Amino acid sequence: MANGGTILAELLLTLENLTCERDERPLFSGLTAQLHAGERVQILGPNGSGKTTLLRTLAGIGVPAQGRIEWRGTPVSACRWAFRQSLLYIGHAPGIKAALTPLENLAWYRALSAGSQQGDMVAALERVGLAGYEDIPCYQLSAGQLRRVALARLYLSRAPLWILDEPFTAIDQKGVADLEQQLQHHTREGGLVILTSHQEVRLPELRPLNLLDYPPRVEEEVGDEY
Ligand SMILES: Nc1ncnc2c1ncn2[C@@H]1O[C@H](COP(=O)(O)OP(=O)(O)OP(=O)(O)O)[C@@H](O)[C@H]1O
Repeated sequence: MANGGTILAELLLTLENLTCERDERPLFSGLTAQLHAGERVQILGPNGSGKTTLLRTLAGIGVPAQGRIEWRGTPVSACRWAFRQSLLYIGHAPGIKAALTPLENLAWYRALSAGSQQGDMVAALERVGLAGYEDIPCYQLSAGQLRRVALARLYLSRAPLWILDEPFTAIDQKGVADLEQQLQHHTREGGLVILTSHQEVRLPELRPLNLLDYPPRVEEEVGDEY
């Protein structure tokens, strides 16, 4: 494990001098980090500091204004397919189709990530406490249950890299404990978890990555002369 210090874990994700911006306004600059198999990483920073923007960028939904992202030593731009197959991204919104049932939503996920996992969808729904809700349209579920449908992917996925934006939102205490256990299991098996959470995360050896340590570089402006 990288955190243990003795055994060198495989380097999975390299962030090299990243700058991310929204509407041409830099949020953070010069973010450099090496993330290894077995690590649990929490992105920290106040509201609006760019945590979601960073996760979306890492997931390939956005592009950095500057810098480089490498997957297993290769720029992601040069191994996009392999990278996509290695990634499970669960964003802020649960990404669930309301008209479909939980089982149908999971079937979509399985079809879209062909080859990246096999497993029992019914069992996955049971693991997230949705036994008996498999065939009910998702528009009839509560916010926490909807979130659980999204999280059921964690029990199907074989992707090593999990990027999770606020996975604990709307989840009750038992659900949070189950989720923490699943994240630990994944990293013990050599996975890498990168997450954000405004709630306390009770995971051992959780590595903080604070965006406040990478303040945006402000370009010097040339003032108008009068
Ligand atoms: N769709 C958007 N269009 C333009 N700017 C946006 C958009 N979404 C977010 N921003 C801006 O980008 C900045 C970073 O937003 P982001 O969601 O990445 O922050 P965050 O650290 O995840 O915040 P929070 O803790 O509130 O979830 C914010 O200041 C916000 O104003």
